[in-house]
Amino acid sequence: MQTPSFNSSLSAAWQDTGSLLCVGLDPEPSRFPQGFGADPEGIFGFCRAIVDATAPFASTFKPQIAYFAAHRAESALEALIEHIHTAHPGRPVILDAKRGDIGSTAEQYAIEAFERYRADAVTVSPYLGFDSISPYLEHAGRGVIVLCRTSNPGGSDLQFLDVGGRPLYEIVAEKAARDWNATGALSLVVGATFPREIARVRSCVGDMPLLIPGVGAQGGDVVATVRAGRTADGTGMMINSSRAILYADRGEGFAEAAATAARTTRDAINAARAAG
Ligand SMILES: O=c1ccn([C@@H]2O[C@H](COP(=O)(O)O)[C@@H](O)[C@H]2O)c(=O)[nH]1
Repeated sequence: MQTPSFNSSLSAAWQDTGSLLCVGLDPEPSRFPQGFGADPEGIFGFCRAIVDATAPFASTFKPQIAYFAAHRAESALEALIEHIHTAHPGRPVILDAKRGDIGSTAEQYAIEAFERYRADAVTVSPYLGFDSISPYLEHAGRGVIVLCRTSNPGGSDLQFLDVGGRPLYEIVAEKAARDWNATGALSLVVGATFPREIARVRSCVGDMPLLIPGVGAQGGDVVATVRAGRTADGTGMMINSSRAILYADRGEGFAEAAATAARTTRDAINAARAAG
């Protein structure tokens, strides 16, 4: 049997959950409620509680590897992704690792993301060009999400550089869509903090999925994001929120508060989709 593509798993998740929300998993032990330590068990326990509480409202999950590695908690990341696959099948997991290196090293990063962690997709930098991305594409059924127009203000330092009259991020979008995407496994990262750029990227790349971080803690506008990034069928976006959901409350009711924040975000996204 043929392995389903990342895009088809993602479309199925959008349909089955009725949600474009991606819940970001950025565990910071100093912000945990009482009872969860900074060790791998505490980090896993906190993230599992968040995943189980928010799963009814999310189509995807995005753990950020730095928050696990910083605390020597890679084992918690492995266990968490395993838990998502087992307890919430059909919810693709995006490993946010923003890798970028020469081909031989990229091969190892791809094994790390897809075989060690069993992620469905991984984020990568375009800076080293296509031979730094192609090793990930050897892994059938997995997605590769290329940084294009990031959500942080400093992203403009390079991404807005003029290349023959066009900003560099648009060249990245065009290369990803036209030259690098023979396998159909690529998506792009575009920040919710820059809706005008989301619209420009969408017009370059057709229906390619966009990972859109920046709503919630970074203040991105949900309505402007959806208007700029939706495809004709009202999907096409993995809209990520991490801290605003994870740390909605520090008390005993943290998981219920996270669920409420996830539901509210999903509903705001869906209201914007319905408004057209
Ligand atoms: O352009 C980018 C690319 C990745 N991120 C990541 O997304 C989350 C955002 O967290 P919030 O708490 O919702 O702000 C985080 O893991 C970033 O590393 C991004 O913000 N912008």
